[in-house]
Amino acid sequence: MKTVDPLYIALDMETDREAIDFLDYHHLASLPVKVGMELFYQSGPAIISSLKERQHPIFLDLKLHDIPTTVKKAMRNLARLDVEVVNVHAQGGIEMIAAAREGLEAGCQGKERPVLLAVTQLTSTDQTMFTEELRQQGTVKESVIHLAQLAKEGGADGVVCSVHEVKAIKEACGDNFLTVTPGIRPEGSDRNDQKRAATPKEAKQEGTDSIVVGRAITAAEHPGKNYQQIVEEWNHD
Ligand SMILES: O=c1ccn([C@@H]2O[C@H](COP(=O)(O)O)[C@@H](O)[C@H]2O)c(=O)[nH]1
Repeated sequence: MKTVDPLYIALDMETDREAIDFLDYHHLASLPVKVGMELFYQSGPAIISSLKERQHPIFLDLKLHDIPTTVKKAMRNLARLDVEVVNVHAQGGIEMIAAAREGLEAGCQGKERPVLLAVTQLTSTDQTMFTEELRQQGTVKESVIHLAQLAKEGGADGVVCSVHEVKAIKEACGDNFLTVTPGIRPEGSDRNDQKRAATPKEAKQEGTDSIVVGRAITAAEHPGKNYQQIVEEWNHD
């Protein structure tokens, strides 16, 4: 059974220097981190090597979404980076998700295969945007559950979703199907562009496997202190 770390710090800096300086300056050594497009597109595999040298477990969040053949080949290359977690967009469909999994298996060359997640509906999407702008039928939640089922059928180990869909996904796909939830905001903090946000406490109550926290830590005056507070809230029963 695949597992994920309980908290990933989203290193949404635009340069590798900024990311490494941030971790060093705030004494966040060897904690699980998420590397997204903004950092990977600037630095590429070099940032992965630097973080691995520093013993950080890595979630490489590139959200692949293309035809199955392209995704398979891209995943084969990403598997060689030997990170813990990678992802695709579930909207690519079952065949694309299965191709991602095949690519990962082919690329990991005897090492443990990275966890494969599928992004359902971005946490920046709310019901109004879903219905009026994207002209989708039904509710965001129904769509998230449907995409989670497609992800499972395609061979993903879990999904990226909001805290508000976790229980329904676990019911539909089973307890072992992983849920990783961004859009985490401590009580009273700015939501920024996150629409389906939740507190660390709500994340715990809803039973998510992992939370992803960016700005509530990285843009804070005292990132180390905020990290500790979020961990305490998240661990509190
Ligand atoms: O639906 C999604 C998928 C990915 N993300 C990513 O998580 C972090 C959240 O950052 P915050 O600063 O805590 O808002 C960011 O890297 C996103 O790309 C997401 O927010 N929602």
